[in-house]
Amino acid sequence: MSHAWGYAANNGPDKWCDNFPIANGPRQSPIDIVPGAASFDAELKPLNLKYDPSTCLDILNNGHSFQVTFVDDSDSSTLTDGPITGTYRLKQFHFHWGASDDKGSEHTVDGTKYPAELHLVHWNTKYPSFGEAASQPDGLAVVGVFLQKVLVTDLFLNFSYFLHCFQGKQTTFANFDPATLLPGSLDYWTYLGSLTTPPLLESVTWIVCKEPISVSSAQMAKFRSLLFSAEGETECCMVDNYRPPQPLKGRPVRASFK
Ligand SMILES: NS(=O)(=O)c1ccc2c(c1)[C@H]1CCC[C@H]1[C@@H](c1ccc(O)cc1Cl)N2
Ligand SMILES: [Zn+2]
Repeated sequence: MSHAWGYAANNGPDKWCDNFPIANGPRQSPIDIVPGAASFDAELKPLNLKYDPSTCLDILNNGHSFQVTFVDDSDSSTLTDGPITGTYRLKQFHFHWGASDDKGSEHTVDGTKYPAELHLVHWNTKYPSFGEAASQPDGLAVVGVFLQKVLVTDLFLNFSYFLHCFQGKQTTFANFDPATLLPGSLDYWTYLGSLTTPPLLESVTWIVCKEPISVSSAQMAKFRSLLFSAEGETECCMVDNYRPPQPLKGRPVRASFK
C-alpha cells in the first residue's frame, strides 16, 4: 500500500512533501483567490457541463473523503468550453469539509474559508484513461463549488442516506444528477494547479465557481459523521480533510466575469 497520508498532525499536509516532493512544486493547489487581482478574460467561454444521471455508478468512502463515481467509457457526462479545449469526461465528485463551519473549503476567497467545497473531477479524452490523464499537464479539469451554510435549504444531498460509511465501504448509487449540485451562476475563476491530495499531480485546470451552493447544518452534520477509520478501528470522524492554500508562485488567475 502506498504511503498512508492523511490529515492528522503526523501524516497531514505539512508532511506530504516527505513522500510527495511535488508538494513544493510550482503549480500546487488549492490557492487563495484574490478577486481584485484576477484578470477578466473576455476570451473565456461559459462552462458547458452536460451530465447524464444514468452514468452514476457508486458511492465510496475512500478514507479521505467520500466520492461518487461515474461510468466514463463514453461521452455521456462531459465538460467542454470554459477555459479548456476538447472534451473532458466526468470521473467522480467528492467533497472537503471542516469540523466546524468556520473552515473546510480548500480554495479561499480573499482569505475567507467556506464550510465545505465540492470537486467535480473530469479527465481529458485526448488521453486513453483517467490514470494516464492524471499525469499530464492538461489531463484534468476540476470544477470547484463552495458550500455555504444556510439555516434552511431545499438542497437535499440525497446521498446522505449512506451515512455510516466506514473507510472502504461502497454502495451502489443510481441516477444522482450532479447538475443539482451546481450554482445558478457558472461565473468562475480559473488557474493551472494540481490535485489537492497526494499524489498532488500538477495536471489540473482549476475552475472555481464564484457563487456557492447552500447546505444546511443537518447536511454538514451528516458529512461530519463519516469516518476516516475502517470498521473495527478506533472511530475517527472524517473532518478537516482539506489542504490549506499553497503559494501562487506567479501564476495568473483569470475571471470569466467582470
Ligand atoms: N481534491 S482533487 O479534486 O484535487 C482530486 C481529484 C482526483 C483525485 C484526487 C484528488 C486524489 C484523491 C484520491 C485519489 C487521487 C486521484 C487518483 C485516483 C485514482 C487514480 O488511479 C489516480 C489518481 Cl491521481 N484522484
Ligand atoms: Zn478534492
